[in-house]
Amino acid sequence: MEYYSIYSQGLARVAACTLPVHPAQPLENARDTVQAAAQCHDDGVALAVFPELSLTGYNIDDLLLQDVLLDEVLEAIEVLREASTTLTPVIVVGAPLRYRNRIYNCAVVIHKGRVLGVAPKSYIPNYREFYEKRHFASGAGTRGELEIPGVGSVPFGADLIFEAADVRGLSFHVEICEDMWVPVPPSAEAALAGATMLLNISGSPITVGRAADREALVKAASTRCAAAYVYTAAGQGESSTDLSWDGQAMVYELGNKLAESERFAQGPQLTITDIDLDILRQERSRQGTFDDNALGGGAFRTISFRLEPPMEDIGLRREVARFPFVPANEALLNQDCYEAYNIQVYGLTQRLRAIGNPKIVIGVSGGLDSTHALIVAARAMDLLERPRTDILAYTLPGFATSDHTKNNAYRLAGSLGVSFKEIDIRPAASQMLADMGHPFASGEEVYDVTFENVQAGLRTDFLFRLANEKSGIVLGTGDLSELALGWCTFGVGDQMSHYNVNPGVPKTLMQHLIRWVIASHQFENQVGEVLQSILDTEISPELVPAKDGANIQSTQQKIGPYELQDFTLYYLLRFGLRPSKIAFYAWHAWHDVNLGRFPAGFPTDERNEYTMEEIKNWMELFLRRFFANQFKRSTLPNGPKVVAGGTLSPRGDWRMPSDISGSVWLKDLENIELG
Ligand SMILES: Nc1ncnc2c1ncn2[C@@H]1O[C@H](COP(=O)(O)OP(=O)(O)OC[C@H]2O[C@@H]([n+]3cccc(C(=O)O)c3)[C@H](O)[C@@H]2O)[C@@H](O)[C@H]1O
Ligand SMILES: Nc1ncnc2c1ncn2[C@@H]1O[C@H](COP(=O)(O)OP(=O)(O)OP(=O)(O)O)[C@@H](O)[C@H]1O
Ligand SMILES: NC(=O)CC[C@H](N)C(=O)O
Repeated sequence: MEYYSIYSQGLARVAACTLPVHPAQPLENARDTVQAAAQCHDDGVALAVFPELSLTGYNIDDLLLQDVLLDEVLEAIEVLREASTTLTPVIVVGAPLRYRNRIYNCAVVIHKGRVLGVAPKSYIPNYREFYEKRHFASGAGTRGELEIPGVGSVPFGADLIFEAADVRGLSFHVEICEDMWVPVPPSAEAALAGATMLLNISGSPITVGRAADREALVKAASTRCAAAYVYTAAGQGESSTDLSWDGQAMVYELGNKLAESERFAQGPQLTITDIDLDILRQERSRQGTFDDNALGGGAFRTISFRLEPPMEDIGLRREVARFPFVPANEALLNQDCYEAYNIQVYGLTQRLRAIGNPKIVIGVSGGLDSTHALIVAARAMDLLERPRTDILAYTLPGFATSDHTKNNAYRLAGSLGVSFKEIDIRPAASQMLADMGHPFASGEEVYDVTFENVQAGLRTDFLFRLANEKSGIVLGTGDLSELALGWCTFGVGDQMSHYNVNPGVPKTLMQHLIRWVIASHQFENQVGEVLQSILDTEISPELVPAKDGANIQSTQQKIGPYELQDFTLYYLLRFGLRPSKIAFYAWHAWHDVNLGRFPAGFPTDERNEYTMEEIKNWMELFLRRFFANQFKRSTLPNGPKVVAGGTLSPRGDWRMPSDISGSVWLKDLENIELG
């Protein structure tokens, strides 16, 4: 098995094809279809899907009932069947076929010399521009066998699910155009019966606004059915007697658009993308209501085939976001930031109101997290129509606090108009270290974890006792990424607070939230200027003093780049993917700085790339810390869930024993090929 093959990694490639059609010329259409299928074969495609009535054209009216045409359709199917013997993709084409007394509007499924089955359309539109009942019978409820000359008897019905025996999770159902426009489409029942890929071959004429309607249906179907939905509609060549055609094709997975065609295009359009079958399986296994809905559902026949896909590296045809928590699309990012910020502000206002409007006590370091918590608090006070002076902000410099961050804290508090005080924690820390007999007290440069935690602990101690004295609550600042990595001091430390606004915010989103707060003018202009200066400062815990001339203690040098750690966190929490697969995605997202997109406005000099070796090493550190630090999460203070990727609250999205071994996850890292 080749590690870099999409098929080893639980993905499958689909092609939604629209070809210029030759109306009423089945053999011509078959020839073009074979050519397109051969191209799909070269591209490593598993499913090549063509529009409704693609062998005849959709818009040929009463010619659909002509014997000579229906006979040539059978010849065209034979051409496809023969050609398919040497091709990998399953070929799905549209054709009118005789069955008993009537003609049916069918999807013919062909693979490696077999006609695997024929799925007739269930819902036959006969309204406005559609006159299909004049020609076609409905296939709803049919569970039969269809005799195809030269082929024999093949399963015929809307009850067919096609399943690859050699590709886990690859099973599909085909429905035909109008089938998806009804309240309960056949594909919904097929999904409940196990189909992960729902194909729709369509002959949908274009009118103004219809493309958006189709897309809404496809997106909704893929979300509701926890499936991939592959849609392809007729285009160029269809008769324009009374209608026009745009050849829209699109692929959605779980509500996310993976690919779409150019509409009104000239020439063949092959919309190719890779569907993640693991993600679909994972989603269905954790959302139990999906299966609950299957009670009493229809019975389906399963048709098994062996795909034998290419197992070498054929690239990856889907965009993998570098920052799964930060959309590259500016409008989406703005929307996410608006929601995230308001989720946090809501969380805090509700808690304050519910417990009699205490003051807020917060330690402000000048770093990103406490800055953001402070501007959430300030907004909450504004909404509650309380003075911002009810926020009691403290700067608590220790042995390594830089003037720059301290200044930022001063300026921020000043511009926001919150109450502000400095308490030097060094005397208390020195006393504690001396009482403990720590070597630092006798002048040795021993900057161990005790030295760090004495400072973090004393800050917490001060804040909690100040909260007692001032009738306040301590506002927590730790973020989701730090919780994942256990990058906080337990109990008597920054892990603890009375309420935390940040535990649902990943570090990679934090800076964008602050940028959004500046750009959307949540506060006065001078607040924006200080916020910008804070954004420009490197992330550091500032617990260990830097030697002269040396760089300050860098968090990311110790626990890895947050951009990689957040990537792993997202796929682990949201989809439960195995580490070696997350690394496969991480490599595609991060190995070349020039590929793919960065979020809008992402500074050019901060754009990084990583080798597979770096990805693997940082992932190992992530996993070690992730499992070892569950105890810090299982006693987490209250705070709101923010991103869909999950939270780490033991009362919410993440439950795990605090004494568990992550050895199985670490062992899986051995499956990574460094390339
Ligand atoms: N499963 C488990 N159940 C119960 N207790 C467990 C445990 N695993 C370890 N422990 C105990 O927990 C203690 C270790 O935890 P803890 O005291 O927190 O200490 P620890 O995790 O070793 O250190 C905290 C780290 O976080 C960093 N930090 C702190 C504060 C802020 C920031 C920041 O940049 O934001 C970073 C700091 O630089 C340091 O490296 C040990 O006493 C250990 O025995
Ligand atoms: N010098 C300081 N003055 C006041 N509070 C501090 C100071 N240093 C740390 N804290 C408090 O402890 C929390 C964790 O500190 P630390 O700076 O180590 O982590 P951080 O997650 O990088 O947070 P931030 O981004 O706010 O600095 C801070 O958010 C802040 O509330
Ligand atoms: N061919 C069809 O079934 C088309 C009907 C469908 N409502 C559409 O406009 O897309």
